Amino acid sequence: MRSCRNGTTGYCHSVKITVTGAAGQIGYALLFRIASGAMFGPDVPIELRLLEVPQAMRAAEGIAMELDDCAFPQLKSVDISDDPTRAFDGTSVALLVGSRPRTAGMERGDLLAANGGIFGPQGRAINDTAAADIRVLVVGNPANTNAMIAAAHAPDVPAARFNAMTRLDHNRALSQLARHTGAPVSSLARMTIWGNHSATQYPDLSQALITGDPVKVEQGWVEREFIPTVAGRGAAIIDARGSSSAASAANAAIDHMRDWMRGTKAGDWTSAGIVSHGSYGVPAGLVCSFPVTSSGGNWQVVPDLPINAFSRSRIDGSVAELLDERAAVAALGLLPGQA
Ligand SMILES: NC(=O)C1=CN([C@@H]2O[C@H](COP(=O)(O)OP(=O)(O)OC[C@H]3O[C@@H](n4cnc5c(N)ncnc54)[C@H](O)[C@@H]3O)[C@@H](O)[C@H]2O)C=CC1
Ligand SMILES: O=C([O-])CC(=O)C(=O)O
Repeated sequence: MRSCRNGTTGYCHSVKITVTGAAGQIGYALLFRIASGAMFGPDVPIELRLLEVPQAMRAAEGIAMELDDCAFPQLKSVDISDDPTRAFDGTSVALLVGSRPRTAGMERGDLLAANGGIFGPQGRAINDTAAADIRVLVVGNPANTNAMIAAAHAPDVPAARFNAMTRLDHNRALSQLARHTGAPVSSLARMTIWGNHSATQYPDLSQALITGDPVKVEQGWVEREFIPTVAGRGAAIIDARGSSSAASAANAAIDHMRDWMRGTKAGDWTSAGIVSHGSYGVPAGLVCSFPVTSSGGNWQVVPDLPINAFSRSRIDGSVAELLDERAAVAALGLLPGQA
């Protein structure tokens, strides 16, 4: 990763960014922020690619009109397509938002199969057409397993380039800690989300700092309030809003991609779903959320953190769910090249 003339790392020239599910709720909250420069800074021209299903193309056209009407100085072009090979052609950043939501009465196997039918072909199209520096963030649920499916269909792309988004959970955890302690979010560091982007995730504040000092909170609050609130926040928002988080999910996608490309702050880390190489006992090949830092456009798992018995059991619980999901998609033939 080069440093640009302005001293930052990241993209020095215009960048092609593909957003799938562009006409959906998250797409609507995300595209305008990308086009305004919130993701990669004010000096990086953006070429947007919007991928949608045929029946949503008209809505995507409307969004493209609105993007035009903002006259964003950085936005060079907007291309709309229902063909993944066109949408990913030459792209450097793919935000895979569009997915098949669970509907009433749908079995988990049906949901995984339906999403395999989306993320397998998209992984293949990324493999065949994207730029050599492609980076992929999977937002669409079940995000970790969808990322694993996409990576499995892209054998020529390093698996480390496929991430699942747990940054929304990370941000939720920071906010809950700030609210409980009265400390501003800006004073907090070293929060971690482990595991799956699901109700089994483990929001871990055992290493968290407030203005550089260890957080001191009651374990009872952690177990009875903090963890359930963070892990159940997506469902709480669906209950309140009647539809799932959109603006906060878009904001988290911006945060994730910015930190991936431009680096995490010194002395702090963030959380991202990345392919495990066995760190902290997480089986290799699973896409699991870890504490990570980024430099030069690459994530590194924060090493050697102490894991107490409580943390171990919470991490293992979420990893067990990831293993179940992997077994289910493998049985459906959605992981080519893997046993
Ligand atoms: N990882 C995370 O933290 C979060 C993930 N999500 C997930 O993000 C996903 C999207 O959420 P919303 O935007 O609210 O959903 P939405 O239903 O409003 O939009 C989804 C869009 O995807 C499109 N789509 C479906 N299949 C597609 C395909 N094969 N190619 C391209 N586009 C396709 C649909 O036409 C629709 O416009 C859902 O799976 C949701 O559960 C939501 C919030 C947080
Ligand atoms: O469950 C959903 O669709 C929404 C979701 O992932 C979240 O808000 O974390």
